[in-house]
Amino acid sequence: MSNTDFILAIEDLTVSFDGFKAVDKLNLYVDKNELRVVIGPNGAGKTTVLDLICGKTKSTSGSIKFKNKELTKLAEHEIVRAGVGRKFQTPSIYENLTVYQNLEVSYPRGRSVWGSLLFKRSDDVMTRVYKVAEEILLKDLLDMEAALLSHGQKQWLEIGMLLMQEPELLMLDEPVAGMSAKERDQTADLLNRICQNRSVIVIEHDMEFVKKIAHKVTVLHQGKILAEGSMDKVQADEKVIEVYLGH
Ligand SMILES: Nc1ncnc2c1ncn2[C@@H]1O[C@H](COP(=O)(O)OP(=O)(O)OP(=O)(O)O)[C@@H](O)[C@H]1O
Repeated sequence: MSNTDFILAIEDLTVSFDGFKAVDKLNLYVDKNELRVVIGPNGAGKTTVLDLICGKTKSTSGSIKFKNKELTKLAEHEIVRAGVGRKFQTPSIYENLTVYQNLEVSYPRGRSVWGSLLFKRSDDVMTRVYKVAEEILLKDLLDMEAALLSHGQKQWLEIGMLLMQEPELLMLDEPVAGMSAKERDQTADLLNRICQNRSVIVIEHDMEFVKKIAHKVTVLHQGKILAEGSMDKVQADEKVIEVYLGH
């Protein structure tokens, strides 16, 4: 397989903060429709990798190609427009708007030509809102104020707000932190569904959850890849047990 077949191809990526290499010559390849989980000890560089992909942090050297387009020189909004969505750990929903309104405001503007009939635009938006609400298990709560949702439902709503933009790559940082066991299972089902037509990268510490979702696991340590492969392979890797799983 050539590197151009991957949806995301990261090569020799390095970022140095005052001489400290948080990410060090990283190579990472993600397939279309793959759900990749990145694990590793605190400070391994996991969040920094997502920050680099979405343009929040600029690399010192190396390349990030998304559908063959170089991202390292693009601004954050251009990366979003290219089809990359990123969810941070703390939800950034509009608490005083309803679920419906939160999804509605996330519909990308400016895609259809100005002057297209208004009712058609709102029809498209409505159709998408219902579709996304169903995917994120909130279709019966569309009129509820977001502030009244449970912690887990707020996380799903934020995923939904990203799905409104139909990203081809979605990145989630610890999506099940603080969720109940039931919500974790529902989130696993939700992610298994949404990766059917997009690629997803998840950072996670909860290994039970990782087992339910990962197609492949990448273990980061000191800004480099320590191991990569199936969950079984990674869990049996002695280096991984020593620096991470054994603790
Ligand atoms: N903007 C920054 N300036 C200086 N150092 C930074 C910056 N961002 C991250 N670092 C450092 O880079 C290293 C990697 O941090 P990062 O947050 O990516 O780790 P992580 O694997 O996500 O850890 P955790 O599991 O704790 O979230 C840490 O030592 C962190 O202090």
